[in-house]
Amino acid sequence: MTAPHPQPTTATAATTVLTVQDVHAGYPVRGRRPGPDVLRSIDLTIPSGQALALVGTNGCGKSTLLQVLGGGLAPRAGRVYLADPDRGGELVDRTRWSARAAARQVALMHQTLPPMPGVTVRRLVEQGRYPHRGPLGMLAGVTGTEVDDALAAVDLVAFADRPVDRLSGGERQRARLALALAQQPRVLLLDEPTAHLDLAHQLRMLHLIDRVRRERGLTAVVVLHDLDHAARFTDRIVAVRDGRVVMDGPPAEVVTAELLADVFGVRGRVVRDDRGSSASRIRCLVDDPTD
Ligand SMILES: Nc1ncnc2c1ncn2[C@@H]1O[C@H](COP(=O)(O)OP(=O)(O)OP(=O)(O)O)[C@@H](O)[C@H]1O
Repeated sequence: MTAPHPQPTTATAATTVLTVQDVHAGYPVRGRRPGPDVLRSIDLTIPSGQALALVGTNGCGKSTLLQVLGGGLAPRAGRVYLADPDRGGELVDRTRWSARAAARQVALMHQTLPPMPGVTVRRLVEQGRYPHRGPLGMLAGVTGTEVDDALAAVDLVAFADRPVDRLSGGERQRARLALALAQQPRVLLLDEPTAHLDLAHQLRMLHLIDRVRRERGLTAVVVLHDLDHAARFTDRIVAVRDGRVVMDGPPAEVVTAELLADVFGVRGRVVRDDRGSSASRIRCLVDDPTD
């Protein structure tokens, strides 16, 4: 973080928290050989405080884009810049960030947790504190109130001593969110936070994310499959098809019959209630593709 760094040519440092420019990314096949590009020439600039939904069909590259935004996958080409609050919000090339410094800015809530027999909710959430602990701090216990605050934010205080593998699916999602919150990031990356939840729990989870995001002044990028939810809970929808951004804008402009046809390959109608363009009232009525 002390080395000189180039300034990006397009992003505005004052408001942008994260930006990717002409990013190509993919995975190796059989160990070493690079496989095909999964992301192809992605440009995305994310302003501070925005709630952004990534939508698209299975396998189009949404999780891969989250990995790139979170620094878990380095792009093959293009640049990722992250705003540094210690430099007045200056955009600093992601390659110049240490893993711990970047983790104080960006937290990724993965789709699933690896099996962790016997690990309690509190121990799990304490792992979120690692970017804030010095090398010696790794040997010491976790201090401060951030773990308790994160548990309280997701209403899991009463479950703190329960093993994670004895939680319900909804409680486990909240534990994963608490883990990300304990990191005290400025940007939350959420990969399908409503996966495996019933309808009521999906809505509870999205309201919870919305509340903590607003209370903590966070920016959020969230992968969602439900377009009604994306329209209701986010400010901006970015649609990805075959590794490219094909639509990007406010929900009322993006969630259209064209989105259903061009991105999801289904016919359908988008209904808005009589409150006009209110994004919270968008509903997609999709025809059964097998009819
Ligand atoms: N670790 C990996 N190694 C190799 N290929 C991968 C890896 N992860 C994902 N892929 C491939 O990259 C492509 C995009 O996957 P990705 O998980 O980003 O899609 P997605 O849009 O998040 O899909 P879904 O909605 O099903 O979660 C897919 O073809 C997938 O098989």
